[in-house]
Amino acid sequence: MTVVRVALPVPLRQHFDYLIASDQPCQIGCRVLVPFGNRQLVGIIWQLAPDDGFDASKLKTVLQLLDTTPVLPPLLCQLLSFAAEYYHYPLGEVLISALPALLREGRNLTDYQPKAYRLTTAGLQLNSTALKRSAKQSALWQALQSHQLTESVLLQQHSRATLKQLLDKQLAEELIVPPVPFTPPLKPATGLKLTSNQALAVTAVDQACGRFERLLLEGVTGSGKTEVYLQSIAGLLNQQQQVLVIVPEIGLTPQTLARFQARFDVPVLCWHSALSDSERLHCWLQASTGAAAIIIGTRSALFLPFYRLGLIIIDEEHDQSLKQQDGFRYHARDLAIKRAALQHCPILLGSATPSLESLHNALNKRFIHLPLPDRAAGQALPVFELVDLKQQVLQFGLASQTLAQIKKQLGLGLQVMLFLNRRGFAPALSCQECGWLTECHRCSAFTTYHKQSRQLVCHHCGASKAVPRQCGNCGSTQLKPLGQGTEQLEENLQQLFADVPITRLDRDSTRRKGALHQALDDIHQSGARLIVGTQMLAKGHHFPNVSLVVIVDVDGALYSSDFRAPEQLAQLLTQVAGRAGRGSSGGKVLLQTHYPEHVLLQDIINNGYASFARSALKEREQTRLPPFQHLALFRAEAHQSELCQQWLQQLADCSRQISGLQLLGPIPAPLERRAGKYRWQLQLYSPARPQLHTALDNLLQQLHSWPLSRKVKWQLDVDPTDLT
Ligand SMILES: Nc1ncnc2c1ncn2[C@@H]1O[C@H](COP(=O)(O)OP(=O)(O)OP(=O)(O)O)[C@@H](O)[C@H]1O
Ligand SMILES: [Zn+2]
Repeated sequence: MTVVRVALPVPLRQHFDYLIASDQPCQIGCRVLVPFGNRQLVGIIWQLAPDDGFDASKLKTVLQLLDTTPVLPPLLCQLLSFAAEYYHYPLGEVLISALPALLREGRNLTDYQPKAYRLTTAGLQLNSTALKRSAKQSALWQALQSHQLTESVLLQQHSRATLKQLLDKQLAEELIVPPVPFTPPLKPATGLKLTSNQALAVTAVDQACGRFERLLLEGVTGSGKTEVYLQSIAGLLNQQQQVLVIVPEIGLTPQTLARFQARFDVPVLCWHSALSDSERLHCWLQASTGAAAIIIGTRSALFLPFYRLGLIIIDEEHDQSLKQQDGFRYHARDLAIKRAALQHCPILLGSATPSLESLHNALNKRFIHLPLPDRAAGQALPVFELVDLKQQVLQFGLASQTLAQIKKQLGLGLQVMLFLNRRGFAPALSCQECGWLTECHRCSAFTTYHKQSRQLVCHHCGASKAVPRQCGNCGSTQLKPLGQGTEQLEENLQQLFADVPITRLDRDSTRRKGALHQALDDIHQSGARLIVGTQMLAKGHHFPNVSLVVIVDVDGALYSSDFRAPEQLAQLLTQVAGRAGRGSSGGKVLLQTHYPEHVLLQDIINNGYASFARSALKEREQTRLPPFQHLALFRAEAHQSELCQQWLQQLADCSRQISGLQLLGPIPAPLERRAGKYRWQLQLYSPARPQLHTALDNLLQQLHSWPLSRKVKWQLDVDPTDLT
């Protein structure tokens, strides 16, 4: 017997030792099934024959070694162990979360590997009349005479039942098909003639191939960033190198997939949460064997075990969805940069509205900066126009000049997009007699009225209930929607423009499988003339017939306490606006607001995002906010507010003992109560990363022994992007 040290998916910051027979072919990164308490868990072998700290007589024995080759190859083990340290999250949970569900459950990998079938010696020697009573078996036997058939080819002509009969009679046998990396495209891909800035960018990526380099493509909306991605990839595919493209939304994978598939004659695969478990495992296998040339996926694609990864592209690198917001709270962009470093390959970050972090790195030359200041086909950038809502009579939240402009564009046969970042019918129902508002009883928030489903839904905790008939305070039946969401805007537009087809694009309207695809089709085929939607509309879509974008209401977002709010609003406005005028017809953006003089709005419309971002960086420098200091956030949640405060206060007292830390808090979170629990936070700032990490290690060690730590639910978020 020998000892292996195993990382297990449990919330403990330690590993566990087990015995295993000495002749078992264990390697680091292989899965094992082990007894743990009264359960059985799948874990990852993390160390072979450790020579410290165990008492062999007390150890339990591994129940099963699940792999003979590591499911987590050494490079991924390195990446994940870095991630566990950086985000201060238990290694076992990090390792297991990087695997597809079927592997996490302990399934046998070989069951999912592609199979082929051939005749056994008995099958080859069989007399041709032996199977004459079964025409189907005879046909399959004939088909296997000359050569083996892969499972997929075989099942095109023959049934699984027939195959099983030949296998049962031992006339045929199964073998696992040895993996073959994809073959380089036979015909060269023809791309567009690049603009000079695009050509410079492609050359820079080409030159970076084969070594670690970080490049930021700062290209205005419609500047042809995707064309740069496509042309940067061509050379790598010829060298049989794989490419990973990370996109922020599942919604963007189909269109990106289509563009890549149309360009290259190689296997391009998708990776996202809407795939079934076996589809995900298939993609994982294709990445690991080198059979997939390009994988387009959402953030967790970062953990796929590529066979020969040559380039990572992060599209919309500023997007908030790249950060995981629960459990293991990693940032896919930052970990992808680490992966590229381990992999010795370049990473290309692209955005029209780069994050201040990436822009800072580009301006101080840590990243290669590749600007694309103009739209690719020479179209002008959309022109912003502020619509002052003060002292205006609004019709359904729209000013008369807004309505006139919508009519004009529709008259010209063009499409109009209306952006409102609030789904549902109305943000609340209100009593006309006493002013009572529908509130979530578990959160400090109102409940959104959804008219179609006749429900009041809390968008924070997900709780929903039927719409009440009466006011909860005075009993009046006069309940009216307060404010407007996308569902209502759609209904109102239908009244105003009776014959004009409308498509709504938000999380509610696209929940049904295939609905998003249908909506995008409607827009692209120009079936839909008015498009209503939330921020889903803002991301990466190319709708050439949209000539006018109306931003219905931004006022709620203008005054927020979160220091990232201005950056996020500027990104959102620029991205939404960027959907206008991408075809030949020019574009305009109407921004409705009660605060037309607001500094942020003025800056965005007069100077654009690039200028806004540079001055926002200066402000962050003066106020010593990220990226000029590093931030870690402790959150505490409990049914009693005082427990959170006390626990964070204890943490703050310990933090004060550590030099070089600046504290903000404990303070109640902006959303003070969610799902019945009070929420508090403590922000820790430090000018140097190593110092911050040492401090966090120190604090984590101490807090585990505090009795209060068991009474609150706490989390640590390193480089938080969401302070709500
Ligand atoms: N060199 C070029 N010459 C002509 N047209 C081009 C060129 N490069 C790109 N285009 C076209 O410009 C349009 C916009 O390109 P693309 O969608 O790649 O922009 P983008 O920068 O990714 O935009 P966004 O950030 O807004 O999503 C596309 O129709 C694309 O085919
Ligand atoms: Zn709630």
